[in-house]
Amino acid sequence: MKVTVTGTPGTGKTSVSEKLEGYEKIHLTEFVKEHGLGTDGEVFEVDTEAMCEKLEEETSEGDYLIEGHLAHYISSDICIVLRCDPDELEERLGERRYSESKVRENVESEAMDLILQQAVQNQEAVVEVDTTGRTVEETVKAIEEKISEGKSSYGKVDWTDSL
Ligand SMILES: Nc1ncnc2c1ncn2[C@@H]1O[C@H](COP(=O)(O)OP(=O)(O)O)[C@@H](O)[C@H]1O
Repeated sequence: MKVTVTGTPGTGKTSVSEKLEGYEKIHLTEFVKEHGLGTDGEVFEVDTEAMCEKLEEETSEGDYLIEGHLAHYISSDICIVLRCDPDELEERLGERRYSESKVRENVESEAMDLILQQAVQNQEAVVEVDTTGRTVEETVKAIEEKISEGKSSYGKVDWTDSL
């Protein structure tokens, strides 16, 4: 079983993945750096094709959870897309050492469902989980329920009012 957990930065991928049990975990940024699959410049650029190939190789057997904002490009049995209301996301990202423009870019991308759209194009089963106003534990529980249902569910979240 291969589960991917994706979402805009700050939606909670790392926090919830730490608490999901029963999987070998792969943190994509670490994986990419470890295997030299990215280039450092003004922005860190990932060779997505090479990343997917390497991961297919390394996760062909066993139960894996792959977490990162590019995780939806890796074929999986189920892809979890974490969502967060743009206002709450802005607060979460405000606590990081991000520039104002980086915060704005991520908040807008969340409001436009960008990652959800990419996930739907690349994955068979996509599940959207709203983290807004929930604790990490509540989110983990919601994800576990969705994984056991094993079918796609998305489209309820609508942040277009904040655009
Ligand atoms: N329901 C929730 N699910 C996940 N994270 C949450 C939730 N509510 C608040 N948070 C907080 O939001 C932040 C998300 O950070 P992180 O897990 O690093 O996100 P990402 O890996 O998506 O960039 C953490 O500080 C986490 O405690």
